[in-house]
Amino acid sequence: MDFEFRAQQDQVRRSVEDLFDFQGRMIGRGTYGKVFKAKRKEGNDSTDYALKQIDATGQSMSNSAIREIALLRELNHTNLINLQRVFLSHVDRRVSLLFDFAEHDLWHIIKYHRAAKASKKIVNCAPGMIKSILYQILAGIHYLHANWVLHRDLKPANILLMGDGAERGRVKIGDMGFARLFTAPLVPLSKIDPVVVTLWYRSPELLLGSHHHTKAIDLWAIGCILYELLTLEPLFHCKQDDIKASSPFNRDALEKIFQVLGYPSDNDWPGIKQMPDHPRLSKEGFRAIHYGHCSIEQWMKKVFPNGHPSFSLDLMKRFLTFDPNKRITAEQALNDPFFKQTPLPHHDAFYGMEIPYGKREFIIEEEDQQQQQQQQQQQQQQPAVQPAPLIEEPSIQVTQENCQAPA
Ligand SMILES: Cc1ccc(-n2nc(C(C)(C)C)cc2NC(=O)NCCO)cc1
Repeated sequence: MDFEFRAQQDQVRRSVEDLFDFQGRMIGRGTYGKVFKAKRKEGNDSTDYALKQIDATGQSMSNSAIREIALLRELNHTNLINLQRVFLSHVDRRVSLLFDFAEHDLWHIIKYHRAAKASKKIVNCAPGMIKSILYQILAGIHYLHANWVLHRDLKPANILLMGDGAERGRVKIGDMGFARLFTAPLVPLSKIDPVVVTLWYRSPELLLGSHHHTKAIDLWAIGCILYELLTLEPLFHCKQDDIKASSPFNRDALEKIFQVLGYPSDNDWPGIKQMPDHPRLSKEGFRAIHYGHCSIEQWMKKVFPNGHPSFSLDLMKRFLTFDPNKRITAEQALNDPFFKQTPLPHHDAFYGMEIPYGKREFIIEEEDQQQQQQQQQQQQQQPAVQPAPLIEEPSIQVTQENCQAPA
C-alpha cells in the first residue's frame, strides 16, 4: 500500500463525522449495525439522511456491507431506498452508508391505527391510501424481480414512506435487517435478540422446507401486508417462540395458514408432495378434514361481513395462493383492474390527507439509559427502574366491531 498517498488522502478525505451530525440520534439497531438520523453540518442542505454504521470488524459484517453496497449501487427505482454515499473509515474499520431518510414505515403506521381503533379515535385517511401503498410496493418489487433480485424479508417494518417534502407519501422499500426495529426506549438494546425473525409473512413453501427462494415468496408477503393494512391485524399471527433453533417447518405458522385458507388439496398445489417437510404434515397431525370449513372467503366474510370499500378479495386471493407457480406475479398484480378503478393509485400515498403519524423517536443506547436511570434514581431516590417490556403486538381476534382499518 502507498502509505504516503493514503496519508495524503486521509488529510483531504472528510470523515462522516466531519460532514454529518448524528450523535445521539439513533433510530434503529440490528444484526449488523445502527441507523441514525443525520444532518449535514455545513452548507444550507436541511435534508435529513439515514446513516447506517456497520462495524465491519468481523468478516461476516464486512461481507454483508460489501453485499449491500454492491447490490444497492446497481439499483435505481423511485420505490426503493436510495443509497446516496458510502464512507469507509480505516481507523475504526467502519463502513457508513448514507440513505434518504424516511420518516414513516408501515410498522409504525399500522401501530398508530391500532392504537386509534382501541381508543375509538377516528383517523381520517384518504380513501386511496392503501391502494397507493400497495401499488407502489408492487412497482418496487416488480423492478427488483425484473432485475432478478428477491427481497426475501418483506414485512411492514421494511416498507418505508417519505414524510412531508419533495417525495411526500412515496413508498421506499428497504431491508432494515432489524429483528426488532423499534423497541420500548427503556429496554437495553443488548436484551434484544437480533436473530429472532417473524414468521407472519413467510410463504407455505418456505415453511415446508423449500430451499428455493423465488419471486413468489415476496408476493405471498405482500398479500399478508395488504391484509394487515386493511384490518390492522397480522393475518397469520403465530407465536414467535425460539425460531432460531427450529427448522423451517413451523407448526403454528402452518396451522394459522390452514385455518384461514383451508388445507391445500392436491389440485390446489400438486407440488406440495415434493416439499422437503411435507411428510411432517401428517406426522404432526395435520388433516385436511380439520379445515373443511376454512377458506379465505369465509375468513374475510367474518372480518368484513359487508365487504370493504377499498380492496379486492380476488386480488388478495391471488397473492395468497398456495402453489407458488400459480401465485400472481408483481407485473400481473400491477395490471389488475383494481388499479384502474377510482380512487386511482397516487405517487403520494398520503394524497388528500394530513399526515397524522408522529416523527421517528430516537433510541437511547444502553449506556445512556444506565446514566439516565442513575440520574433519575439520584433525583427520586427510588429503586432501579426495571426495563419496560418489549413492545409485542397483542393478538386480538378481528371482529366487525373492532375492525375499522384505515379506509
Ligand atoms: C446485507 C444487505 C442488507 C440490506 C440490503 N438491502 N436490500 C435492499 C433492497 C430492498 C433494495 C433489496 C435494501 C437494503 N438495505 C437497506 O435498506 N439499508 C437501509 C437500512 O438498513 C442488501 C444487503
